[in-house]
Amino acid sequence: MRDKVETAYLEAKQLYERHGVDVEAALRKLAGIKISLHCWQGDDVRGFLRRGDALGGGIAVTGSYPGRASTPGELRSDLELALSLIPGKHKVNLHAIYADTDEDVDLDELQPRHFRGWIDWAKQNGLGLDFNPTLFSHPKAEDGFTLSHSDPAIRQFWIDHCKASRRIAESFGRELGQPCVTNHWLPDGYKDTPVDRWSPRARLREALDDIFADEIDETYNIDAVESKLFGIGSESYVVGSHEFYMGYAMSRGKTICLDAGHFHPTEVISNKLSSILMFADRLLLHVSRPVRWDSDHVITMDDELLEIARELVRGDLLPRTHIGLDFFDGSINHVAAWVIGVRNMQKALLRALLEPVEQLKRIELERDYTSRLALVEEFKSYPFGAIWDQFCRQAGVPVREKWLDEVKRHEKEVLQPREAGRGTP
Ligand SMILES: C[C@H](O)[C@H](O)[C@@H](O)C(=O)CO
Ligand SMILES: [Mn+2]
Repeated sequence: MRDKVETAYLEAKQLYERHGVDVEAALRKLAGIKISLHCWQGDDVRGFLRRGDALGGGIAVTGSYPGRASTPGELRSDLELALSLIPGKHKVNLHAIYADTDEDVDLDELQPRHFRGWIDWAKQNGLGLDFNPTLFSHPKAEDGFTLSHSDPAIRQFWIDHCKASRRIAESFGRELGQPCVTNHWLPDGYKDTPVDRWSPRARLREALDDIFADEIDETYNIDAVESKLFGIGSESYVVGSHEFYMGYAMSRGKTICLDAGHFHPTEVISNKLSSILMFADRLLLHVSRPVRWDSDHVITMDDELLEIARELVRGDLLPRTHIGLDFFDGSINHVAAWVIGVRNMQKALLRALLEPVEQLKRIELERDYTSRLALVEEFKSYPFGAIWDQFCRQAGVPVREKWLDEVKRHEKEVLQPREAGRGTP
């Protein structure tokens, strides 16, 4: 007996097939796309090392929703719940401050053994790991500069931290049998207009060259660099701007990371993907949602998310793009934030995979712009939801908003007692 999910799926499938869309192939493709879940959504970017240090680097988390994780075990069990509500096999993206160790170790001394707990857990759960050196929330980053600092000793500390991070990432890649993407983001910049824009950039270029001088096989570790237009306290000048890293990555064979929240308010990254991948081998995305500023809101299925997904599909760019999420909303349930974000990313990709791309491209070449607009608009209301439901069903995860029941149960049984156990701060 067919149930409602399957009946709706078969009806929807027929509609897509009339336009030559291979729905089963689309689902197979979607099942193979890994999304990197950023661990820092789980605890408001606090981490486990040097817990006394406030969040720095010109980024901010607002909200104090109860139950954020405060130990590696809590964070992993929250991630396990999120992953059980999301179809497919994915990756988890760690920052260096999430080391799982009782040792009092500073960032420049970190070693793979400090992440043993994460590696074992990833193996047990069939997950990949990505990594980030943490160049913020530390006394040596307090004046807003790290790798471009004018003091050679401070610069060296951060160079050593990034080198240590790449060795940790390499061990992830070796142990887990899939490459770890290590993203380098640093907050360096000035609040007000600088006199000398050149020297910090020259120092950053030199520091990065030093960090990347140690050859690491890309089978295990892929280095990425992430630009930013401005941060809180670096409104006038950021050393690692988009142009800086475009030049750096292209000239050094490194991967560019585009964060959707790191550009001018009306500037979108979707329009950059085909240009960058025309010349670069691969790309890393930090899919985020800036609201008025780089506010890192949970991604919704808005026009830009759909356009990013369409670009990746229409240009056949998925095999060369690593998709990571980057938002941190402390005002809602931390597990729900992951689930909403990843499921939205996947739904946007599914919608793109269900478009009659070849037909649309042909129409465009024929300059039939009327049909192009008509079909693209009509396809927006095609029943992709029925295909998505079947995808969730096949993957053994809750269909539609049923996942919220699990999150609410967990909140009651785990998060509320966890928060109560912490007592009054
Ligand atoms: C915590 C992350 O490294 C951070 O969000 C970075 O990727 C960024 O986007 C900073 O604005
Ligand atoms: Mn980012």
